[in-house]
Amino acid sequence: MYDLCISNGLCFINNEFIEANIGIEGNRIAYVGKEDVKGEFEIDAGGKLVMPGLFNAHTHLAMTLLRGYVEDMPLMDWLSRVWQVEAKLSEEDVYWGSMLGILEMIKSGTTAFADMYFHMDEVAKAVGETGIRAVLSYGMIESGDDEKGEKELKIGTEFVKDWDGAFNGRIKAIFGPHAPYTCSPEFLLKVKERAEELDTLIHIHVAETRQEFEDIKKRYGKTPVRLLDDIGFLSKRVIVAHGVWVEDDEISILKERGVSVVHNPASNLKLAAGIARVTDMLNAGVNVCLGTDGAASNNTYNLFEEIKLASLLQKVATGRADALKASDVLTMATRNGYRAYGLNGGKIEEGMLADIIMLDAKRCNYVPSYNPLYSVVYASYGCEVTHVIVDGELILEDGMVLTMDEEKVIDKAEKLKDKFLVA
Ligand SMILES: CSC[C@H]1O[C@@H](n2cnc3c(O)ncnc32)[C@H](O)[C@@H]1O
Ligand SMILES: [Zn+2]
Repeated sequence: MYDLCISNGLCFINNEFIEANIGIEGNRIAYVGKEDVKGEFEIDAGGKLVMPGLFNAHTHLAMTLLRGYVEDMPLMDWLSRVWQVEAKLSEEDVYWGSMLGILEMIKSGTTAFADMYFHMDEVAKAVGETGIRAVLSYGMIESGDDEKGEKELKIGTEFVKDWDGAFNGRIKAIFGPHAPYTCSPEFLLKVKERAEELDTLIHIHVAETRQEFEDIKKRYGKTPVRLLDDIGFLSKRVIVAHGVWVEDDEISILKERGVSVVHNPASNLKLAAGIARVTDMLNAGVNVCLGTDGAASNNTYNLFEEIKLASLLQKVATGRADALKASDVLTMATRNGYRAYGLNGGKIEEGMLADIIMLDAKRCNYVPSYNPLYSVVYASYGCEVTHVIVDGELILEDGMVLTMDEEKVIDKAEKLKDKFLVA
């Protein structure tokens, strides 16, 4: 008798959807196979697709409140406007903005996300209440100012100490220095040292735009990835968001050092940052995962949109229709995200974390289905998701979030907008 079982579904196992039953014990998958399973709680997945939950590997969750606030600008102009308004965000704003982001993610099949922001205690609180899994970091900006750097590192360190492992391990707390253009090499080395002491990871924006690539070259005489490698910053502890502007030998460096890269296709297109060399990085053996970036540059947290975009972009960038195939992009959105952040999940397999989603196979946009894999990758809106299980707990049932008051969250977030409207 399992704690929870899922029967009669078409399960995504070894890159195909096949009939199988799943037994869950505690927060782990305990059985996958053809035998009948019995559970304290049973879900009949007849007519449903069952797959690992999606991992959104780069977010700034509370930026839901700034969705649509600054539009149609390149990164640096966009950031300077965003930073003005972020200075007004209170702890309460970040809490409700995060709740809204989590609501959107759960409903569109995301079981885990990696966030970098501020007022992170509020994000952690929201994660605890809603049942989702998260890798959280306080976003540190030091700007070459030693005193500021000390303060930022203290906040970042306290955050890691306070929250790492919280809620049965659903929260992993790591470091989040913002970028090589907002943090000096000296500061980044202090962060690296601290991450080693606490045996944790580092999430950082790198090589997002051509302007960053050129500016760093001008400032340090080398490109962003080379700079970080030359100072000894890169290792398997590092997760790079974007990595759009990387040269051939830099891809080899990322592979050799064991760095993971988060591809954020919609944000990169919207801010006109460019198209990341995903095919080249995957071919070189780099662990590439998928993210949305913040809701102010995307403008949603629907990872299914990124899945399709990522695949289509590689086809056009390489001129090959077989580039970034359906099964490969789905692995990026699931297993690779969990792997990047050192979590044993993202696969329907015994021993893996029980982070599982179910989709309605009978939605009009999935019919007819010659192979559900192609429906999921190329025909999803995100609203096909009916059930979400995180850490062995059901948090979305028949499209209803069980852990949140949906109406209240939407109402609160809509009201908070007034604060940011300029008179
Ligand atoms: C210091 S907390 C994180 C910080 O990052 C900002 N941000 C959001 N999107 C991007 C992006 O695409 N590149 C760089 N920085 C970004 C966010 O507004 C926060 O200030
Ligand atoms: Zn970002």
